[in-house]
Amino acid sequence: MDLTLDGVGTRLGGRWVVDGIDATPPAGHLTGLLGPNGAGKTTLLRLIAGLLPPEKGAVLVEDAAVHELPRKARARRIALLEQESTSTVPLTVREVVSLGRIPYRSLWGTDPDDAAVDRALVSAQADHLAERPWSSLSGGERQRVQIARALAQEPELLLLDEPTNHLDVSAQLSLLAFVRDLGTTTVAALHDLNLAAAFCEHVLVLADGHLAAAGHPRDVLRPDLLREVYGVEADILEHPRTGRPVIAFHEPRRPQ
Ligand SMILES: Nc1ncnc2c1ncn2[C@@H]1O[C@H](COP(=O)(O)OP(=O)(O)OP(=O)(O)O)[C@@H](O)[C@H]1O
Repeated sequence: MDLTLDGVGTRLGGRWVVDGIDATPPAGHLTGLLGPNGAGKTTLLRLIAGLLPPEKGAVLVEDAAVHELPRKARARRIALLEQESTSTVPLTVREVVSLGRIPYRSLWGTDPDDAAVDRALVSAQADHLAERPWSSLSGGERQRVQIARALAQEPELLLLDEPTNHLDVSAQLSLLAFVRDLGTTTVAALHDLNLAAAFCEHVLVLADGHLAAAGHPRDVLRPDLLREVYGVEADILEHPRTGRPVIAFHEPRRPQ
């Protein structure tokens, strides 16, 4: 799905926390949304999902403004996996994943594709958890189930807010490889710059609500950008197998 951010911005608490972002994440690929804490990543994902109306500019999907799409149409096309999930809902994992099918249900509550939930559970490697109570899962297991719920929605645009949170290293690598290979336009907020460098086709770097840089990780994740945006020193190496950038951070200098 073609996605265009056209000067999009909004204020929260009277301050422009996303301020005039122009960007075109490549269709069918994984784009990393990077930037320090508070840079505006979650707010931008909510704007892209149509959950927050922009105060200026627009988010366009296939040339239609997202916040003007009818709710059901938006829910079929766009899935957002948010950062926090409540732990107390009295549902099984299968029931949580079935929530992703709500936009497809008929008036009588029947799903035209009753295998979609099972497919999503298998894709997210969560099928072994299907009958467990949601409230009994670990943080990493919950993250997989949330991914399954988003996949069950069969979105054309997948938005993930720190999807590797709580996941062990093997699960982080397999999740990002899986998402990269889906062929779905995906924007994922990521804190781990080495994961972004390894898996993303494109990165957007936010700083204080503005777009500081955009492009292929090789062109964007440079020492001067990391210094300017994150205030860190680093050398950029080349991955011996993939040729992708590997960021070797320096220890921070101690205050004198
Ligand atoms: N409801 C709100 N009211 C006022 N300010 C808000 C609100 N929500 C977020 N903010 C502020 O907006 C800015 C951007 O927040 P946002 O959560 O989008 O950043 P982020 O890049 O996702 O941060 P993190 O990496 O810490 O998750 C922050 O300064 C935050 O304090």
